[in-house]
Amino acid sequence: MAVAVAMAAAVFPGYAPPLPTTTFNITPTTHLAPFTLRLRVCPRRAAAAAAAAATTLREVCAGCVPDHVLQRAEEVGYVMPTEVQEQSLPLLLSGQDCILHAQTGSGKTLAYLLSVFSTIDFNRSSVQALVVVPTRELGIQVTKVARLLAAKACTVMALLDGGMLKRQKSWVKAEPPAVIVATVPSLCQMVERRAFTLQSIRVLVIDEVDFIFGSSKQVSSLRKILTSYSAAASRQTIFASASIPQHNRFLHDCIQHKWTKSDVVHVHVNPVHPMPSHLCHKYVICTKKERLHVLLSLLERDAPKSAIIFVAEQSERSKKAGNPPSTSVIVEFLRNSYKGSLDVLLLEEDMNFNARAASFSEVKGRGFMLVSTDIASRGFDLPQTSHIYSFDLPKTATDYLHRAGRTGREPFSRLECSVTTLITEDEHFVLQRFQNELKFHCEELHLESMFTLTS
Ligand SMILES: Nc1ncnc2c1ncn2[C@@H]1O[C@H](COP(=O)(O)OP(=O)(O)OP(=O)(O)O)[C@@H](O)[C@H]1O
Repeated sequence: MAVAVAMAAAVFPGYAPPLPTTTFNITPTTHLAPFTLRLRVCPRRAAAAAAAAATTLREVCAGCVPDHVLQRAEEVGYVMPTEVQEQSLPLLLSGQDCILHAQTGSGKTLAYLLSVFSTIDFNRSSVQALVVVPTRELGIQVTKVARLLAAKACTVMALLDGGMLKRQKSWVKAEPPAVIVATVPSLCQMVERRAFTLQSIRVLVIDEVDFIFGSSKQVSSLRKILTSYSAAASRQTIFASASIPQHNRFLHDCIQHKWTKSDVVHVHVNPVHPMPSHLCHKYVICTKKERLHVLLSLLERDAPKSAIIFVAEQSERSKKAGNPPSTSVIVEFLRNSYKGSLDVLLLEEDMNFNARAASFSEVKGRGFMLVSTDIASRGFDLPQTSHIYSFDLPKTATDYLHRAGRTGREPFSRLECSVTTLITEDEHFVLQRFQNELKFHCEELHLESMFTLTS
């Protein structure tokens, strides 16, 4: 080939070999039909892109993130950057306000925490960074990663619902932590009690931003955090989520309401496929009465390594009628009927914080089968979860995406993980709507051929 190219160049001055062709199959987000695009790629650029793709996390963060933090990251196993880290870190580390919008399990937490550690002054004793999360459980998780990275170089405090705020108030005054990870109500309580101010924070992260903005209980407090307690002009603001519905509108609102500076950037990774591609989606059509037995048959057939079973929250009407919540019914049924080795655990909003903490710490390490409401659908990172079951159809496509995203959470693994939804005949069209919106394929499992129902 090289000889042929040299001969052609000798005979025809200016001759250059044809560029290699790369083919992209494109599925437009509009009503257009899918089409194929062939591009000629310059070999030198392709080589440069390949080299860039092989860049380590240390190289991406060089000169910005302190060496001791990078060393800790490597020790924990963060050596190569994930796609969202590769795309966002150059912007984040330059101090740019960002909206991180990338699939579940893509590594947004490490991206924003590295930005936090590149910004704070490790020698200063003051609150410099704030990470706001929607639930206590996500707060515990983020605090753990932040403490792993910080080692003993700075203090990371968790201000979470159900925590000991009185004791923490004295602590924060005596020895202000550099980083605070907080839920909205606990944070506002502390600021209103004048335990500390947020005027001097340098970086503010709002994780699961669409969820907090969508929560009627939290939204007004979140607005105060963004505009009254501190000002966008004097801090870096980072929003993160795997789902930001109407993101152009959100970007506009960020600027209009001064939640961010006007040059905020939307880092949207994988916009065409909002869900990880290595998830295998299935559904079973059955009646409400059959569901418990279908679930049991699925568990016996799949033999998951660990699983989360999502259940809808109990309605007020059902509570008033004195019915037990479905979560408790399922837990009791599985404890009596499931013969496998996994521990059956329960997690729901109405549990007291001690019971929630006990369930949450039990899922770490051992094989588990966690029966939970959507409280576990946001941010929960339990990489050993191989199977997700939705005992009730999620309310929205966004809820489907976050439930499904509790599995397939090892960024460099292509291991297929499974998501199974139990639906009634009437709910089929809703699941089809989710498939269209989120662009995934769901395969039907036929009851008759697969299970011998006991009732
Ligand atoms: N560079 C990396 N190398 C190896 N593992 C990584 C890397 N970055 C993150 N991870 C791991 O990937 C998993 C998912 O990361 P993370 O929890 O940050 O996802 P996320 O994008 O916040 O997802 P979600 O939107 O569901 O909250 C975690 O177990 C984390 O430890």
